Amino acid sequence: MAAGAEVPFETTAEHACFGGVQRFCRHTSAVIGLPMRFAVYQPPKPSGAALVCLAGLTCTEETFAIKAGAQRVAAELGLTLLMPDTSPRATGIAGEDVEWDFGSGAGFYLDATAEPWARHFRMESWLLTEWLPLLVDALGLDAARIGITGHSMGGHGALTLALRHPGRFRSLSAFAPIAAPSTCPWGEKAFSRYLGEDRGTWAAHDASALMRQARCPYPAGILVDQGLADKFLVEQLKPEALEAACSAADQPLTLRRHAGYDHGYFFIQSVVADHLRWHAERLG
Ligand SMILES: N[C@@H](CCC(=O)N[C@@H](CSC=O)C(=O)NCC(=O)O)C(=O)O
Repeated sequence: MAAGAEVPFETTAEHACFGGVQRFCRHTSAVIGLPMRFAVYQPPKPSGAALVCLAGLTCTEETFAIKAGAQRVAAELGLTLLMPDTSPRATGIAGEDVEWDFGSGAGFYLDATAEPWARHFRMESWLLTEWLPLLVDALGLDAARIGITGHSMGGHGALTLALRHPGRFRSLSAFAPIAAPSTCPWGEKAFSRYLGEDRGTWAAHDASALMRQARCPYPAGILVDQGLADKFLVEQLKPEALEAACSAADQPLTLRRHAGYDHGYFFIQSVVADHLRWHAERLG
């Protein structure tokens, strides 16, 4: 960002980091109808390529920025990191803060269609039609060189946004994603309330179902890492469903299973460099 340049968002904190700058920001979102927060890491020599990093349940825009340990390698690669909050906040909707796996911190990266969530819980439209264009413009990024990744609910977001918007993201990876949300408790709770009880509408937000309808959408491959000591693996994450769907879609998938690793950010720290290099190779 040029010194003194007008930007359509406010920086609330900034920190020098590996020769670049880690910012925490907010803007007033017309799509959400409320202020939205996000974090940006700008490397010392930006290549113009950027990676959207989506965090999971209970997380904020700070979580990936503070815990993933991604900045050192992002600085080396010239990769800008874009890290949004995981939901609207303080919407005034009754019950938004009651459950850790629904409502605040659990936006599921989709546009709710069911009331009372439909007005503000519009994460997909916010990310794609407002936030990303705003940052591409303000930071001078190359819109054709943007990748997406995410963890758990954020892995679901990365996979579904990439599959729902062909051509929007040039590279794709995920850490322990919720791979088949239509058939796991987290997804069933979120989809039944955000989208309604008609399960026919859910497949459009389910990575494995979307992949089964696709034909090799990422010829350069998709990278997924999964810890085998992850307490959510069997009931919530179901990587085998994505694996089967990729096989049916002739989609190259590098699914790495890691003995001993759990669901947390020590796991992400252990593999994050591989993801950044994966994206940088494909983003140029
Ligand atoms: N409170 C929960 C655990 C919540 C949790 O593990 N959240 C994960 C994402 S889970 C899927 O989206 C996370 O990333 N947490 C942040 C962190 O710093 O680890 C429980 O009681 O089990």
